[in-house]
Amino acid sequence: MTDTPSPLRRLEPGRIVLASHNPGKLREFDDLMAPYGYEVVSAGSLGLPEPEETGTTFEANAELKARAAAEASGLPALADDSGFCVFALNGDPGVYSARWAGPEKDFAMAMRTIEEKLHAAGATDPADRRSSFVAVLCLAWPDGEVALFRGEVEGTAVWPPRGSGGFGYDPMFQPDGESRTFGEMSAEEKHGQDGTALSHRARAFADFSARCLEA
Ligand SMILES: O=c1nc[nH]c2c1ncn2[C@H]1C[C@H](O)[C@@H](COP(=O)(O)OP(=O)(O)OP(=O)(O)O)O1
Ligand SMILES: [Mg+2]
Repeated sequence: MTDTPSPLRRLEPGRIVLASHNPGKLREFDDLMAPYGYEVVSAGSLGLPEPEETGTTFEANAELKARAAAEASGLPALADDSGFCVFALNGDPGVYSARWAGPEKDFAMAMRTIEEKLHAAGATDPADRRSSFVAVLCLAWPDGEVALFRGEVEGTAVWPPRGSGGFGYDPMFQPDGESRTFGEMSAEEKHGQDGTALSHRARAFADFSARCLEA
């Protein structure tokens, strides 16, 4: 066994679509892609619609978003399906993380909903508040080939939320080994530093970039 990931079909330098309509994710992918020589365009800037996420897994939803963008654009497309999983809530909100925030994308409300459910379950001790962020990336080629990459980071669901950085559930998540939430960290710290990948998205991206991108 070796730790070297097997290479996959490589992306030639050129245009790649980021198949996301979430501005927080797009900012993070711009940072993550910056060291590589690709021209990154968002699905929104190409006028691509936001597909309905009918899957019940991160993998299924990442794949359907990436395939839709690759088919519509004729370009390779990278999608991210991600979510916040609270173990005491059987992994909720999980794949429904965006939906728990409602049409207004009210994550203060979504975090309150989680806290109410944890409170009802008597989960006051940090040990009862274990949680993770999960990200699954899918690279889809216009010819229909796809590849999937998964990243996770474990930590604690804290209350009250702390910090105003990042997006979504970041203020409620304190990764293991850190005293601050993702909401209290800079983008660079959330991605990880000096070759480390801290966030779920940065971890999935590290696998993707090592196997598919030209340095
Ligand atoms: O790093 C993160 N920090 C905080 N919250 C996060 C993160 N990563 C995912 N999340 C939460 C919020 C997001 O809304 C949902 C993903 O839902 P998900 O369907 O994958 O994304 P989305 O609907 O926001 O954008 P899109 O589908 O166009 O990529 O999970
Ligand atoms: Mg979505």
